[in-house]
Amino acid sequence: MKILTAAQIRAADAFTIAQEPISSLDLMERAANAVVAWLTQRHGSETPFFVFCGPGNNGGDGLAVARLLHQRGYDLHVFLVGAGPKQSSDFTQNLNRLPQEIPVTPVTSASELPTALPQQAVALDALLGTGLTRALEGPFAQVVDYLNQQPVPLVSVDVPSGLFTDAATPAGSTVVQADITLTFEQPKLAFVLPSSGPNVGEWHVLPIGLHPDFLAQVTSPYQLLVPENVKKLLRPRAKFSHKGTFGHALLAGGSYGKMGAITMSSQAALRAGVGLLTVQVPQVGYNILQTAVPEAMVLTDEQADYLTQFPEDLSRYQCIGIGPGLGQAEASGLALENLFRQKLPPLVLDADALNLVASNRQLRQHLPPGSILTPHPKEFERLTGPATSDDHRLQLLQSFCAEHDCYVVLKGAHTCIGTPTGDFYFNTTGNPGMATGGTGDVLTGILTGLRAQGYSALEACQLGVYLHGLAGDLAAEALGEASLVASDVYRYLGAALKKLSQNP
Ligand SMILES: NC(=O)C1=CN([C@@H]2O[C@H](COP(=O)(O)OP(=O)(O)OC[C@H]3O[C@@H](n4cnc5c(N)ncnc54)[C@H](OP(=O)(O)O)[C@@H]3O)[C@@H](O)[C@H]2O)[C@@H](O)CC1
Ligand SMILES: Nc1ncnc2c1ncn2[C@@H]1O[C@H](COP(=O)(O)OP(=O)(O)O)[C@@H](O)[C@H]1O
Ligand SMILES: [K+]
Repeated sequence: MKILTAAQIRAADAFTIAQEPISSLDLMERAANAVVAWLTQRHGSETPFFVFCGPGNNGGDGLAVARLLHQRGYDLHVFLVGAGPKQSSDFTQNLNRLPQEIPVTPVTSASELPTALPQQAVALDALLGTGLTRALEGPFAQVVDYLNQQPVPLVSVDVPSGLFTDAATPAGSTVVQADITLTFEQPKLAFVLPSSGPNVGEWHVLPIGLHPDFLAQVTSPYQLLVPENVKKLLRPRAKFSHKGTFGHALLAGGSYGKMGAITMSSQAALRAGVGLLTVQVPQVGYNILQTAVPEAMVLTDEQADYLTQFPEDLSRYQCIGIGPGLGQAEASGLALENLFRQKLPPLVLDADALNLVASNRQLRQHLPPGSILTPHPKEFERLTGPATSDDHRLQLLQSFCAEHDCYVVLKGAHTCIGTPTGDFYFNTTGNPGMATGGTGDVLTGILTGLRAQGYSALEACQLGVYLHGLAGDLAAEALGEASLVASDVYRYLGAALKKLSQNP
C-alpha cells in the first residue's frame, strides 16, 4: 500500500470528485460514515461524544460524524475552534445540516471548555487534518493541550491535529496525543516514523472509495507492507520437492558467552523453510549447537572462543548470514575482509558483522553488492554517521543503499526496508513485546533461510520482516507482550506462515 503526501491525497480527492463523479460534500459524507461505522462498532449509544471541529474539511468531517451519531441515538456536544471567514464550504454546509438538539459551543479560549470531560465519554479530534500549514498556536494549541489532559479516549479523525504528515513537525509544537487515529484511504508517512508515530496511537485505515485509477498510477517511494501484497511473494512447496529444492544456508557467528544468538538464528532459518543449514561457530559452540539445533550441521573454527575463518568452499551455499553473537575480535574482522574478496553467494549481515564493517573502511568499500544489512538505529548510525531527524535518517538510508547497492533493514517499531532503487517499505506487524534481546538474531535467521530458498533480496526482506513481526504478534496474543522472548518468535513462525498463506 502506497503512502501518499498531503498534496497527493488532495489530488486523489479532486480526481475522484471529477471522475466518479461525486460531490465533495458526498465524499465527506462517505468519510464520515466510515468513521461512524468504526466508532459505533466499539462504543454503544450510552457513550457521550465530545466533538472538536476546526474550520476546514477536517472540521467538516467532525460535523458530519456528529450528525450521523445523533441519528443513531448518541449524546453529543460539538465545539468549534477557528470557525469564521476561513471556514470551508463543506464545513458550512455540514454546520447548517446539524440538528438543533446538538449543543454547539464556539471556543476562543480554553476557559470556555468544560472543566473535565466525563470519564465514560469519547473525545473526537476533528480540528485540523492534512491541510495543516503551520504549528498550532492560540485557541487551537489551548484546546489540544486541554484534550491531551482529559481522562477519556481521544480519537483523531484522519490525522492527530497539529501533526505534519509529510514534513517534520516543528520541535516543541503542540500536537494531539491520540489514542486512536482513523485515517482515510492511505496511511501518512508521519505515522510510521519514530518521532511522530507515538502521537498517532493505534491507527486504522478507513477506505472511502478514492478512485482506484488514481491510486494505481500515483507513484510514491514509500510503501507499507500489507498482507495482500506480501502473501503474493510466498512460494508453495511442490509435492515432488526435496531438501535440495529449498537451498543450503550457512550461518556464521557466536563467540564465548554469545552462543545463544547464533543458536536462535539457526532455529529461525530452519523454521523459515530452508532445506539444509550449516552453522560455522568457534569450538566453544560445537556441543551447544549440536544439542540445541540437531537439524543443523556444524563446522568449527580452529579458535575456541571466536571466529577467525569461513569455510573454504562457499559454492555449496545459496546464502550466508553472518554476525549474530560474532563479537568484534580483530581476527574476525580479518576473516570478513578475506571473505569479501571472494566470489560470494548472497549475504545477510547483522550485529557485530555490521559493527566490524562500520569500523573498517576496507570492509565498507568492499561490501558485496546485493547484500542485506539488518541494523538497529544505533548500528545504522555507526555505518552512516548520526542522523539529526527522521527525515535525515531516511536520506542517509537512501544514499547508503544506493552507494553500496544493498538492502538495509532498519529495525524498529515500523522496520523500514531501504533499497538501491530508493524505494522504502515500512512494516506493519510486530509489537513492543519484541523489544527484548535476541529478536534481531531471529530476523537474521529468517532472512538467511528465505534468501537461500531463492527469494530475491527484496522479496526476502519484505517477506522476512513481515513474518517476523507477525510471529511476534501471534506469540504476544498467546503469551502477552511482557513475557515474550526471542525464541517465542521462531516458535510462532510456522503459525505466521500459515496465517499469511491463508489470508483471504
Ligand atoms: N481525500 C480525503 O482524504 C478526504 C479528506 N477529507 C478531510 O479533509 C481534510 C483536509 O481538509 P482541508 O484541506 O480543508 O484541511 P484542514 O486540515 O481541515 O485545515 C485547513 C484549514 O485550517 C487552517 N489552518 C491550517 N493550519 C492551521 C493552524 N496551524 N492553525 C490554524 N488554522 C490552520 C487553514 O487555513 P490557513 O490559515 O492555512 O489558510 C484552513 O482553513 C482531511 O484531513 C480529511 O479530514 C474528507 O472530508 C473527504 C475526503
Ligand atoms: N516496539 C516494537 N514494535 C515492533 N517491533 C519491535 C519493537 N521493538 C523491537 N522490535 C523488533 O525486534 C527486533 C529487535 O532487533 P535488535 O534490536 O537487533 O535485537 P537483538 O540485537 O537483541 O537481537 C527488530 O526486528 C525490531 O523491529
Ligand atoms: K484531526
